[in-house]
Amino acid sequence: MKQFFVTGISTDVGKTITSAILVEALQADYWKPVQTGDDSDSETISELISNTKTVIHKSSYSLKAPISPHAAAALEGVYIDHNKIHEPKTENHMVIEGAGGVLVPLNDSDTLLDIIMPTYHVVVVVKHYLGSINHSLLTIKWLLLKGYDVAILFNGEPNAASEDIITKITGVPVLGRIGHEDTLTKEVVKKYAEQLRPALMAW
Ligand SMILES: Nc1ncnc2c1ncn2[C@@H]1O[C@H](COP(=O)(O)OP(=O)(O)OP(=O)(O)O)[C@@H](O)[C@H]1O
Ligand SMILES: C[C@H](N)[C@H](N)CCCCCC(=O)O
Ligand SMILES: [Mg+2]
Repeated sequence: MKQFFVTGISTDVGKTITSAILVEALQADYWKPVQTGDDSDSETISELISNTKTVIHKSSYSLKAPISPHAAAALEGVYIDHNKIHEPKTENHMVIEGAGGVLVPLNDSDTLLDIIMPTYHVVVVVKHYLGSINHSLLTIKWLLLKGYDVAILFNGEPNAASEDIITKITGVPVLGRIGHEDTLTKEVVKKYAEQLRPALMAW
């Protein structure tokens, strides 16, 4: 049983669609420890997967405001205690989706990084935009410095200039890529799940 932590170089880069593909590829469980905003990633996952083995676990913290968890929690008078965020038990593989990027704050001192266990396989979703090379190198180099086992998943329109330099400078393996899709459906998720399964099983 392996755990895959899906983070990204920022918010809105494709962590949820990537998580759905990993869940489908591995018939894994899914867990979003900290959810902010109404558009629930867990609901999106349930709409995009087809396998019947997956268990979608309840978030440890679900906050209304679509902003940083530390701020969303403060608005509700909640304190996010990372010591109270415990990975659910399962016999299946587990896909865990972060919130935003790795240094998004949970409170005044802890960030998402504090819930990434050393044994997790960390997938960094990289989507191209002007500024994404810097965000990618900051994210990946920080994770490597902290000793994590990291792989990149490129998402969206290809951009060779960015992708080549990010992989060259970081030396981190590329798990695969997800192209821009007009609509994200169960069938699209299944297509990428088939493509990515061998690399995930070998990791
Ligand atoms: N390859 C793709 N093709 C088309 N649309 C995409 C693709 N990847 C992501 N999107 C769309 O971009 C938006 C952001 O994607 P997603 O919700 O997966 O980001 P996220 O990183 O999970 O964000 P958050 O930090 O809120 O969890 C969504 O509307 C999603 O449908
Ligand atoms: C609301 C959004 N969809 C995510 N759930 C939270 C993103 C927090 C980003 C914080 C930041 O880096 O500025
Ligand atoms: Mg998401």
